[in-house]
Amino acid sequence: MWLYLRTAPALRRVWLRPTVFQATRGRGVKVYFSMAEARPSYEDIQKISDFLLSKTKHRPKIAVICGSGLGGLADVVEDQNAIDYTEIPNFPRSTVPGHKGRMVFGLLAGKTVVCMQGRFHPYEGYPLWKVALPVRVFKLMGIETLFVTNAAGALNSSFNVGDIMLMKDHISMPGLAGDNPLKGHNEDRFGPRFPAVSDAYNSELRQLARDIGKELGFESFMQEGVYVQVGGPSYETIAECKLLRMLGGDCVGMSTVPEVIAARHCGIRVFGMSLVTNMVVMDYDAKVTVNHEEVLETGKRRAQDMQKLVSKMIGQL
Ligand SMILES: O=P(O)(O)O[C@@H]1C[C@H](O)[C@@H](CO)O1
Ligand SMILES: Nc1nc2[nH]cnc2c(=O)[nH]1
Repeated sequence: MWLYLRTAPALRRVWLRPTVFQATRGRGVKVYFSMAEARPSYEDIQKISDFLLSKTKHRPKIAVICGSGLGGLADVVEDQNAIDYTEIPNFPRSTVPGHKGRMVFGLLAGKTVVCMQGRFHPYEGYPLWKVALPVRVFKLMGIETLFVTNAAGALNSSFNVGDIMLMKDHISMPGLAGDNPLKGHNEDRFGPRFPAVSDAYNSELRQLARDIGKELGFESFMQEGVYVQVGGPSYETIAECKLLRMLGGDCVGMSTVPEVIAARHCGIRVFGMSLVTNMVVMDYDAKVTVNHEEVLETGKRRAQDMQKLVSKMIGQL
């Protein structure tokens, strides 16, 4: 059921969800409603895109979303215009250490790009559609190719800390449990109700990454595999890690997939890459546990190599 609320300055459409049906003796049925946050319309997203373009002369066709500790790439963008997320109307805020919370426009390897120095995660309390909102903003800004990076734990025991995994596929645990950034009303101007994601990670871009990785001498630490998205913010139990490995996951993290699904829905091609910041704990006798400081530290150590790989790829697009 839709409820229309007059709020300054606009008429807001709020989706009311019937949550509890309770039969009351002799007096019919009582229905209770809870309110879900209104999603921005196509026009609202257009306004965010117009706002951003009004702040820069750059007109990028390539966007990069930087993962935890991997935002250094945005710092090397030349002739840059940086816009803090707090300045962007109706845009979420970054709350995680290692995510600066800026949209950086400029030149990387001679190509015009926009970099998100900081992304949004479901565990920050954002619904998946909001986590993926920047991708729709990108679409309306004219973005055709999206690079996504993340920090992840290795489930595959043949991987090492510091390895770079090219994403060839994903398993979305929230998706399998019924949550998806495309859940709810479908906006046909972005894409179809039932988009395919079996080809989510562009094979030509992956080949380009392999070729450039070889040129740069990165072969010994470049892997290819399947990223599993979990909800977080707690890291996995040992039993969960064993399960995710059995399901076919090579790395596990708490992000990226919502952005990828939204990008594929609206026809943006995607290249994804995970930096292995830690091995997950699979052994009950292990004395180590995963922590975010270790994640950021590994990010720092391998950041330069990831930056080189992404810049060279962008230079060749
Ligand atoms: O934004 P990403 O996926 O790179 O961040 C990872 C997942 C969690 O946000 C955090 C855990 O350490 O790092
Ligand atoms: N879920 C999850 N996210 C991570 N991000 C970096 N390392 C990890 C990890 O081990 N598990």
